[in-house]
Amino acid sequence: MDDDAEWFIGRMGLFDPESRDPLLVDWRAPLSRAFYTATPLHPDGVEVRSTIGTRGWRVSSVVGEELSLSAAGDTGSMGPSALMAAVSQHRTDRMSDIVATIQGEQDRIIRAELRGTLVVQGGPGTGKTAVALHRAAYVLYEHRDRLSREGVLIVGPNPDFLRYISEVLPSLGEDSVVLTSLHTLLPGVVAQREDERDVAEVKGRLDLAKAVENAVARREIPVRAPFTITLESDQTVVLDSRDLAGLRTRMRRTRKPHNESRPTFERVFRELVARRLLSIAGRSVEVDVDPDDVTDFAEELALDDRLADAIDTLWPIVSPEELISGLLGDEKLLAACAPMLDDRDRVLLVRTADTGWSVSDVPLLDEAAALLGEDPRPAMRARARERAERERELEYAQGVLDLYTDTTTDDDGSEGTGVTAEQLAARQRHDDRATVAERAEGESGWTYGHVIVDEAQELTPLALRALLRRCPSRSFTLVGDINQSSAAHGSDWDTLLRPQLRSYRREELTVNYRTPSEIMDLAARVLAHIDPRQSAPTSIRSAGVGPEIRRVAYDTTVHEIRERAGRFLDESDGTFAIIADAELLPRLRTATEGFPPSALDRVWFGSPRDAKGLEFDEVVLVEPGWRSERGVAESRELYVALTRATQRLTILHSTPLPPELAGV
Ligand SMILES: Nc1ncnc2c1ncn2[C@@H]1O[C@H](COP(=O)(O)OP(=O)(O)OP(=O)(O)O)[C@@H](O)[C@H]1O
Repeated sequence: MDDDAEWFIGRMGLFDPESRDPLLVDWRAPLSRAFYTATPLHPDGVEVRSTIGTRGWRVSSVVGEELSLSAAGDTGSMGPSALMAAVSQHRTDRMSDIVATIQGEQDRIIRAELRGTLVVQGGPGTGKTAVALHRAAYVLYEHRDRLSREGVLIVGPNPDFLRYISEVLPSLGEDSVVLTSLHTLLPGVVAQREDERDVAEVKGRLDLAKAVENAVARREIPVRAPFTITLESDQTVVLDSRDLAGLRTRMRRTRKPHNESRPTFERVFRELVARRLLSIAGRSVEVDVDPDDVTDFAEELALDDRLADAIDTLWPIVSPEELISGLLGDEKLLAACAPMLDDRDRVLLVRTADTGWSVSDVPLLDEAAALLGEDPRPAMRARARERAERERELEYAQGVLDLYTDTTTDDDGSEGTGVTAEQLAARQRHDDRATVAERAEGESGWTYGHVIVDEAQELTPLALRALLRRCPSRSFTLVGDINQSSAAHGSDWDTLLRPQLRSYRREELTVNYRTPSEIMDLAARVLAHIDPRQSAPTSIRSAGVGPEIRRVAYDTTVHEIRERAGRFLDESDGTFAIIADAELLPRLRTATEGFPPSALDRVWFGSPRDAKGLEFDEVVLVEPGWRSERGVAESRELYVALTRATQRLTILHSTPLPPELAGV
């Protein structure tokens, strides 16, 4: 620094145990900030900035940069060589951290204020995912007390992507983060498939929340007066419309989710029946009935199976899965619950066979789960189990104390050890406690201190609603690229977010650290098709070779891929991907049959949609014009596919190229 101080910055802070002087400053500490933001024009007190590379315990490189002497223009970014070395490295199947080379525009986002919603728009390869993950680590550092209790949720587009980013936060020493995708957002449900685009669009509409609410309402006292209950004793009670209306009003007042108000319903209903029977049994008017008699009789009625059947009819325990299967499996019910949809949309929603849950079913199930709440009966049983467990722990702790103290007389067992059996038992429980991530994942209705969403352009309104439920404080970081959206229509952040988020801050990332400029030039043509007003991010480097576009016979594609993949895997230790329409993948996968498992670990097959967020050193894109019906969504997916490569891109096609690439 210009005051002669010298600081070492790393992934975590280390102190001299005796003097307490800092040996290594955490990259997130305020002191470290100048390392990332200093430029020759604004050195911020920094005289020399060096990046020290290590391999194991050996220093492998030192790249220095003298800021105060450098007269080069203000690029707003740091030492080009350390950065260039980082971005030119071979990729593995896991993303790594960028602590050594965070750039100025990224640093600003990572350290942005926690409160409110921040939207980060950035083209392919601009570091949105990297920034989102480092932001998670940063907010945990800055707000450790609160966030280590409440947890941070990161939502990615699919399980493959979660695997790809899974090592970044542990490498930064953070484990109070829950990583999930919509597929597994709701405990107990795993979505295994994607719906067609038009189906997903309808399922994602905000209106559907109302349809789910209507479906729940139709399960509550779904009978008409007169409703007759015959008990095991053959006595009958007839409820008229006033009785039913009274029950409905009483239940509305509980303001609890449907399932959670079941015990209240049981009590209120049994009391009503008890009162009625006591009145019939000779007492003239209902109001004269002794309340104690009613309570006692209602308790007896709890043993009556026929009454229990009536309760199941009037207030059934319903699971989210049952509710949504029922709703989507019954055209008539759907028409009654979703009058806001037209016939064409409703037809798209109806499921004729049990095909398993799709990703776009999850927000519907989540909506149902929020309205239904937990089935209280297992919870009641669990509480009873817990009480019994506590008693056992206490007994055990008392036993331990007795052994240690050698005294058996003291009531609280405190003599000799200074601790009571309760304290010892509690301490044991405390040691067994789950991490915040484990607790948050297991507990439905958990709300997080901060939520980060990657590929946020893919959120449907209903999916956004499900996430907002998980963070009522609306402390969100949403990162994404509108131009990579799979939605069928054109979209922008305002259309996507404003209906549910009245205000948000917006930041932009503009430099592409992944894709070489030659490939990006090609991708920019596609972007011009998507939206001529947009400009592609600027690539930070060139590969020296442009993308290769080859027309091949359909029958030879498998052979061609086998050759290229084989050569690449021999010559490089990087990653290789084959991207093609999902329909073509089974045939293409045969290209790597017989490759050794260690090589196969570095090969990936998938559709453009699956490739979202991922990157590979070499990419072969097969038959980009396979689907002749093309809309803006296909163009955006082509844009995604073209921007996955860090080194080389080859396009193989037997069908004509899509119009976006015509003439190249
Ligand atoms: N400051 C940086 N230093 C070194 N590498 C970086 C930096 N920023 C980003 N990268 C690298 O650039 C690549 C692209 O980053 P990332 O995947 O975060 O981009 P993205 O904006 O999420 O892309 P996409 O929209 O295509 O998913 C990654 O390999 C990442 O590690």
